[in-house]
Amino acid sequence: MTSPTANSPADSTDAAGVGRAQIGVTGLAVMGSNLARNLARHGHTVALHNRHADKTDRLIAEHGDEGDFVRTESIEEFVAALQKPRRALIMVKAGQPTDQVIEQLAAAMEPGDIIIDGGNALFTDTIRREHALRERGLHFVGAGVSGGEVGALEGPSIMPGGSVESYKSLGPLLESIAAQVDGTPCCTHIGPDGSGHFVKMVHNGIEYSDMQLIGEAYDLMRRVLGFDAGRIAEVFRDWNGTELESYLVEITAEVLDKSDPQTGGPLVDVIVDAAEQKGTGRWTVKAALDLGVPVTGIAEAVFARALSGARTQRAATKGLAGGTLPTVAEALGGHSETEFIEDIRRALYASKVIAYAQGFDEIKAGSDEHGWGVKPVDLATIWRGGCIIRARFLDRIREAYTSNPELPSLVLDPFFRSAIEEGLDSWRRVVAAAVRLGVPTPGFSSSLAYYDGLRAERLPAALTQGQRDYFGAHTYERVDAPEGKKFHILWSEGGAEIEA
Ligand SMILES: NC(=O)C1=CN([C@@H]2O[C@H](COP(=O)(O)OP(=O)(O)OC[C@H]3O[C@@H](n4cnc5c(N)ncnc54)[C@H](OP(=O)(O)O)[C@@H]3O)[C@@H](O)[C@H]2O)C=CC1
Ligand SMILES: O=C(CO)[C@H](O)[C@H](O)COP(=O)(O)O
Repeated sequence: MTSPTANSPADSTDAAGVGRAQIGVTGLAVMGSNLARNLARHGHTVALHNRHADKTDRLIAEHGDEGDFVRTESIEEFVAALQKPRRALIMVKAGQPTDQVIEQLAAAMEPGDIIIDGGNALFTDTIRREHALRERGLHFVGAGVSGGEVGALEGPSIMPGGSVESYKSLGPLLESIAAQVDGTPCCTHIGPDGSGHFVKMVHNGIEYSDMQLIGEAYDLMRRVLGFDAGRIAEVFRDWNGTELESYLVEITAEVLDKSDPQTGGPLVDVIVDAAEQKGTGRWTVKAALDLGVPVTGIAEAVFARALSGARTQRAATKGLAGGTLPTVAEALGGHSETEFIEDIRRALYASKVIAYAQGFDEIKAGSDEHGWGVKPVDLATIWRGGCIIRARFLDRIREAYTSNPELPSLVLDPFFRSAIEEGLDSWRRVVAAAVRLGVPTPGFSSSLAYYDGLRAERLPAALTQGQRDYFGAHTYERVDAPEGKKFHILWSEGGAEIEA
């Protein structure tokens, strides 16, 4: 079963009994095995461990010749195989399995050693784990890893949190295997404790939003223009040559072009339309609610997946009335098919800017709340390659935060401001046509409403405040009084205003 290059447990230490692996990976499913191979391909000696040794043996049998691997079976053997300070990367299922593995490693490790969790952990779990392990003299690094199976092997984007000291030891290793853009690694120290996983969580929230928007663009071409999957693939391929150039747009064309091996028709037409989710998008929205940050596009994307997955309810409600719908020609208001496609492209771009703007807002709020000091420009830099949301316009986001690290919103940067202004009429036409034709576009619509909310001179929140004061004496501020000064109307006692 093992290849000639496979190492036996006896090879795990040198003649003096000291571990010889620079890093170890435990959890050798798709992500862990590919990260281990990536590390080995970059000249690092990698100790391998998996709860069930079959995955370890398979990796060594199939890829043992790619570098220097040290095969281990027990956690103790795995830890003993590592050079000091020991660096052990956990790539197992998030949640309880991660806690179990951390505990096993910590019990076998010594002060100064480093445990890295590269899974999609909830950032509050990472904060808890970091604190607990610090008390035991160990470093704990929650590192977001993005890029999926291929990225893990060929160069992911890596978002490590944890102490500065741990990054000094770990950074060069991680930077060596990360994607590189213009000679810059897509990996940098994000900040203390849970910051790396927080940032990865929001990355996934943006990913959800972007995927939802792309889905809406596809649906409009399918339902309004009657295009088949192959023709829509062509449109996405064209768009990938514009400012929309991105990994997700690129793979969309490939998915739409794929034929079903069973029927020969488009694969997308035989996939059940119920999107699943593992939790990072939901966490992004929950955290945003706690922080009071309106990530409306991300929230709509999470809820759109939930609606699609409500299969029993959808089966019962399918076919409900849609009202009196106009013809497509009427809904497009005299615009041609080509013009409508360009409108969708512009609406997609503008909505995508909003998705990133909301994500960066949440990261700023999380960083401020926890005192992490996360720099937006760092994220724009390391998300340019390797990760799922990599996109050409991240260079522009990088420039925006380089010129103004305190930018109140991405939409205020001159480049993005004019990009949105140029697309506004198209954006409104697309949302209006979708509403009139009964095609749901929660991503496009909510992003536009968010933008209109941001730019509004005055919002109906004034009325909300009046209502709150009426029923609950919750007070309000006046436009003509200093900020923070509160007032209340004696609603049931004559209606006079008092200072609260
Ligand atoms: N798949 C992806 O595209 C991405 C995944 N991630 C994250 O990376 C991590 C790994 O993902 P992936 O490679 O997909 O693998 P999975 O999330 O499917 O996890 C499988 C691995 O976890 C191990 N495991 C499960 N339970 C335990 C336990 N109680 N004790 C020890 N080991 C356990 C399994 O061991 P065994 O073989 O013995 O069952 C196996 O090695 C996850 O946290 C995931 O969220 C991050 C980015 C992208
Ligand atoms: O982290 C990832 C990519 O960045 C994973 O692929 C993640 O599982 C995607 O999320 P979901 O399964 O909820 O769609």
